[in-house]
Amino acid sequence: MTALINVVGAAVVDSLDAPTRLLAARRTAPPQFAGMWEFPGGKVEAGEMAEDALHRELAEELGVEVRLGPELESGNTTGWTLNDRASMRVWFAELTAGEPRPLEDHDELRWVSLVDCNEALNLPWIPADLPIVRALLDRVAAPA
Ligand SMILES: Nc1nc2c([nH]c(=O)n2[C@H]2C[C@H](O)[C@@H](COP(=O)(O)OP(=O)(O)OP(=O)(O)O)O2)c(=O)[nH]1
Repeated sequence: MTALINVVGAAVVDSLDAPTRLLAARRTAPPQFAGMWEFPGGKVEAGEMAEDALHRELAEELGVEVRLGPELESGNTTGWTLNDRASMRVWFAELTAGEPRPLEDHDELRWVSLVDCNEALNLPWIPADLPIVRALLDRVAAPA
């Protein structure tokens, strides 16, 4: 049996306390995902803690430091199912240093409204991300 690939992603918002905008990132590769929008992040490396992996990925991909907020609960310890081999845990995050730039893996970053839900929902997300985006919008609309 092949081990599950653990991916981590960040829902970078303008404010953890009162989020109104989400930072979406458009992928450049691989071909089946190029042009689709996603949560910045990536694979957890062997021996790495998930949260550490997320800080590393955000520094590499966007050139930023963040403060992590709560995890967007999926009801599953491994996170949101992406496909039959990979799952992604997603944390809210707020910028603490740096201005996000598409340094690698992305060709565009965009702040989308969490108030006008259609702005986020109308982006061509990686299909597996859509339930996550919906859960995020629900969570922001009705905080725990
Ligand atoms: N980062 C990220 N990956 C996602 C999302 N949704 C989704 O299906 N994926 C998939 C795409 C990839 O198959 C996998 C994550 O791989 P990645 O390419 O971002 O990871 P990485 O930066 O560590 O890349 P690499 O070292 O393997 O090149 O998860 C998402 O919202 N964010």
